[in-house]
Order: sequence, then structure tokens, then C-alpha cells
Amino acid sequence: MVKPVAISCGEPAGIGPEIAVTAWEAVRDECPVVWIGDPTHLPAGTPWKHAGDGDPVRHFQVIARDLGAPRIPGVPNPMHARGVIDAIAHGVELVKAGECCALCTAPIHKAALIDGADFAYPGHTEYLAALAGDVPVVMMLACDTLRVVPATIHIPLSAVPAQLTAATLTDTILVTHAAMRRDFGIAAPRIAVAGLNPHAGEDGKMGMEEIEMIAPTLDALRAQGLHISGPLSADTMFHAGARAQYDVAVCMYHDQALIPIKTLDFAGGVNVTLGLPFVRTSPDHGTAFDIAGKGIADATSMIAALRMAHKMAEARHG
Ligand SMILES: NC(=O)C1=CN([C@@H]2O[C@H](COP(=O)(O)OP(=O)(O)OC[C@H]3O[C@@H](n4cnc5c(N)ncnc54)[C@H](O)[C@@H]3O)[C@@H](O)[C@H]2O)C=CC1
Ligand SMILES: NCC(=O)COP(=O)(O)O
Repeated sequence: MVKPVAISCGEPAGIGPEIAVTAWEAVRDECPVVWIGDPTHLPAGTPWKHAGDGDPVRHFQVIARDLGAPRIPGVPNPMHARGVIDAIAHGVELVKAGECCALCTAPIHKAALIDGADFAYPGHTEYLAALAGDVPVVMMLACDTLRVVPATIHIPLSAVPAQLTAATLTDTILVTHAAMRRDFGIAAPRIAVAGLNPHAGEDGKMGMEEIEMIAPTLDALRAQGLHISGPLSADTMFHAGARAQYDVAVCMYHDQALIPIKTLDFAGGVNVTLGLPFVRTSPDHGTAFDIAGKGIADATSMIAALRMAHKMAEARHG
């Protein structure tokens, strides 16, 4: 029997509840899901039942949690924060216990969780790494025409150069390489690596990180047999011809990686955490407070995230 993907509710004031239901309507024949959240936050008329009751194709399956306050679209409520965090942890437990095949997280509003529950993590990626026992993880965003990995994630731009060490870059590339092989069936992944500075440093005239750290790190990994190009100029590595030369691009910071993919395919991109002992995906977008509750949110990315979760779980476990 196909196990369901657990969906954590995410920020109730955002579009999470509505895109979960719309995505379920699109994939319910191929990919069962179970949603963890407060059923009073679901769009009116959602045909939901408690998980295990009813028919998962006709009834949206819910593991009900009382989040303590109603949902007001666009207005985050600190009272929800604890329940939102617990829904993620519950999803992880279900996957670890083998009751669900993967976790798909709806977007959280990071500030609301920090303000409402002293959440100690800047995002799911870091929280899931902690729940998995502090394993090294990597954020990857993927669409049909591009995969990108930021080597540093949710930190201020001013903190990037200090965090960008040979160890960070090596771990990022090795986790990415292993996941390309295990989860995406690419036997010898071609990895393109961006420089940090304009023109990848222009021979040291516009920054020294490429010469002092990035290039020697890549040389050491090439010596281990990895197919790596770079450090490349970030501004010229994302046009169609350049993208054809690699399977995944490793970038130096969040926006260097995410701007190209969200520009190419905002609707279809999927966020996936590599390196975890379980499968986790997510839509590439955030809470979209400006359109929450209006019934106009596009669920394409959520649908792609659910399909990718199932496919990755299948690749791992059959
Ligand atoms: N995986 C996660 O939990 C993520 C959470 N976030 C969080 O989301 C919050 C808002 O972030 P923003 O940068 O404003 O990005 P956002 O993705 O929420 O919104 C950016 C723009 O795209 C639109 N948009 C987003 N998703 C859409 C959809 N499915 N259909 C139609 N339009 C859509 C929004 O209406 C808005 O105009 C932040 O708190 C951020 O931390 C952002 C990205 C991922
Ligand atoms: N911009 C991507 C993002 O913030 C996703 O973070 P995470 O919650 O998946 O760690």
C-alpha cells in the first residue's frame, strides 16, 4: 500500500491551508496525503475527516491539532506558533515511524515562530537537521530546468564570507553529490560552483575568496573524482546553454541560488532538504499573506512538492 505524505500545516495566516487542499484535489488518485493542523483553519467546505476515517480519495485526511485560535488570513497570531512547530515535529515522527513515506511542509512565517515560541531556528531546514540528530543538510531548490543549492542559507549577507569556509563548502558539495546519486538517480552528477565575488573575483582584483578558498576546495574534491566546474561567474552560469552543462549549481549564498530558479519557474519550483535520513520537500514560495484566504493561491508548487516527495520516497524505499 502507498503510504501517505505528511503535510505540516505551516503558518495558518498564510496560504498553506488552502494550497494543501487544492494540491490534494490534484494528486489524490496517485499520492495519498495526511495533513497535520487545525481543521478549523481549512477553507470552508473542505471535505475533511480524521485520518483513518472515510476514504482518503474523497476525504481530506487530517491529524487534528487545536492551535488555540482561529485563522485570520494575512494576520499571523503568536498563539499559533507552538502548534505550527509541533506539527512539523509530528510529521517527522510519522515518517520516522514508517507511517508516512515523506514530509512536505507548508510555508512558515519564521518571524512569527521566533516571536511566538522562541523558535531557535531560522527555517525548516535547520530545524529538521536538529530533529534528525544534527546531521549535515543542504537546501536545494529544483524545477524542470534547474537545481540550485545555497552553501550558506538563512544568514545576513554580511555574515556570508565568514561562514563560507572550506569545510562548509566541502560538506555542501559532498551532501549534494550523494543526494544526486541516491535520490535523483544521477550516477555521476555534474556540479557547477559559483564564485562569491563579481566575475568570480577577476583573478583576485575583485575579491580573494575564489583564489584563497573556493578554487583549492574544488581542486581537492576533483581529486576525489567529483565532476566539478568552477568557481564560475554567477551572472553567466544560469542561461540555457550554461545550465545544460551541469546537473546542479552550488551557490555561495541564499539569493544567488534562489533568484535564478524563482525567476525561471516560481510556480513549479520545489524546495527539498538533502542529507536527511527521511524525505522532506516543500513548495518554493512563502506564506503569501497578501493573497491568503482569497482563493487565488496557485498550488502548482505544492503539487510538485508532493509528487517529488513520493518519487524520492519510492527511490529510497521502493
Ligand atoms: N518553506 C518555507 O517555510 C518558506 C517560508 N517563507 C516565508 O514566507 C514569508 C513571506 O515571504 P516572501 O518573501 O514575501 O515570499 P512569498 O513567496 O510568500 O510571496 C512573494 C510574492 O509571491 C506571491 N506568491 C507566493 N506564493 C504564491 C502562490 N502559491 N500563488 C500565487 N502567488 C504567490 C505572493 O502573493 C507575493 O506577492 C516570510 O516569512 C518567509 O520567511 C518563504 C519561503 C519559504
Ligand atoms: N527561501 C527559502 C526558504 O526560506 C525555505 O526555508 P526552509 O523553511 O525550507 O528552511
